[in-house]
Amino acid sequence: MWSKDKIFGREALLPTLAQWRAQGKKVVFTNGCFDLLHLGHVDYLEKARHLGDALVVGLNTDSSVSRLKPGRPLQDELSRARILASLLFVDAVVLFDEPTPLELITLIKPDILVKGDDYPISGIVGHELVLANGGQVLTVPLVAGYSTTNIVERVRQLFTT
Ligand SMILES: Nc1ncnc2c1ncn2[C@@H]1O[C@H](COP(=O)(O)OP(=O)(O)OP(=O)(O)O)[C@@H](O)[C@H]1O
Ligand SMILES: O=P(O)(O)O[C@@H]1O[C@H]([C@H](O)CO)[C@@H](O)[C@H](O)[C@@H]1O
Repeated sequence: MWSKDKIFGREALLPTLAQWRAQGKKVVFTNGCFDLLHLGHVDYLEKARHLGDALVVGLNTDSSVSRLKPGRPLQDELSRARILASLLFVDAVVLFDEPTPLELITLIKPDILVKGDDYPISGIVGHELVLANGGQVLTVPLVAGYSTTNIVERVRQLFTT
């Protein structure tokens, strides 16, 4: 499968979701900005995928990111989507333009909702809905020292010394 074929509009994902469910697959969902992909992202996404049978990643659009993190993203949404979709353990990428993925999570109704443990369960958008549907909400431990912000800061220092 080509990476671009893993990037779905939210309605276009529904038949694939139905097929996975008909095959008895547990659908894992996570979301994020994923501006500069780093080891922490890779580690947590791979672990998230192995909590179930298919991993759907909700990706904030450029507009959504810029409202959450002024001055960002550094990489546009199509670049970020293709990079995520190129990962073996990512089965689908869906962009969302809202401030939070709640509408997307409501549509997808994942069996398992995951974030890194920089978020408490109670701070994970959609946790009430997934739990109410009998699903699980889980966190994956952070890989210490890795963040997009750290990378940006290290690059900035290269040009200020
Ligand atoms: N070091 C890390 N180890 C594991 N998971 C991480 C790590 N950093 C971020 N994540 C997870 O990746 C997802 C996307 O987070 P995000 O795109 O904000 O990454 P980030 O590197 O923290 O970015 P920023 O520095 O801009 O906040 C979130 O679910 C977050 O929990
Ligand atoms: O990359 P981030 O900043 O970890 O992703 C954000 O996650 C928020 C999270 O789901 C809150 O529980 C979400 O609301 C926001 O839209 C970003 O995806």
